[in-house]
Amino acid sequence: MIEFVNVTKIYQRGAKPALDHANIGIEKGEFVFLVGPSGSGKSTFLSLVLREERATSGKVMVLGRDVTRMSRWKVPQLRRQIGTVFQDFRLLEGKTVFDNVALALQVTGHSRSDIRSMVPEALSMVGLDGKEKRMPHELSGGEQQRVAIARAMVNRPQILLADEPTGNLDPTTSLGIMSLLDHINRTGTTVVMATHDDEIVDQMRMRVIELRDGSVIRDQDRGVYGGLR
Ligand SMILES: Nc1ncnc2c1ncn2[C@@H]1O[C@H](COP(=O)(O)OP(=O)(O)OP(=O)(O)O)[C@@H](O)[C@H]1O
Repeated sequence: MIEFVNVTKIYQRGAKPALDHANIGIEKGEFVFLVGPSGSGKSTFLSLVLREERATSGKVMVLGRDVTRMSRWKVPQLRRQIGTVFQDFRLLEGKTVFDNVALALQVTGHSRSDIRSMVPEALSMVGLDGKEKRMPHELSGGEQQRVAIARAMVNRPQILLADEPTGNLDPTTSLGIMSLLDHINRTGTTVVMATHDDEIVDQMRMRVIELRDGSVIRDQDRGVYGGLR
């Protein structure tokens, strides 16, 4: 599903690599935590999967294609198959919950009748039935993140990338978001989540890939945040 073969990313000539000959393979249906100190390369990994950045060397395979060689016009097609969720939710403040989710379907060319049925389905999946007409500022942080997850999932992507999705949430709310991501994973979506949230990682016991200075220093099944204990 995602395979990094000897991937190096150097942003500026002379700078030390953000990823340094990284080899990482993620199979369909896996749930993976990416951990490591600030600056270790987690966001860079996610940017390379999305082809927001291009690898300096090595091969980045996503859904069977080498995205380092992909022509620019094919990139939107790639991104349609990948949902993304961020720490800061990134909702459109002037639009209702319904419209925030609907927008993701409009850009992929869905009909109005599809949108009328698919948006409530996605909102129901994240536990937000009946909140269609709310504005983002009328929702709690946890609810806003649920809207962002509904938006990411409404096109039924094969991969969900989450960059610190619980970073702005309290521990209880974070757990709710995690059980939602776990549910999404169990229904077949491959989930990759970059996080600093040690409690969550320790609780979930999923695969943990640890980066340091752009290198993979640990890859552990049913792992914990801080390495072997
Ligand atoms: N757009 C960019 N231009 C130049 N350097 C960058 C850019 N993005 C990241 N870097 C550098 O690449 C390295 C890895 O950064 P990256 O954001 O991938 O780390 P991270 O593990 O996601 O950190 P954090 O946990 O703080 O989000 C850092 O040294 C960072 O300064």
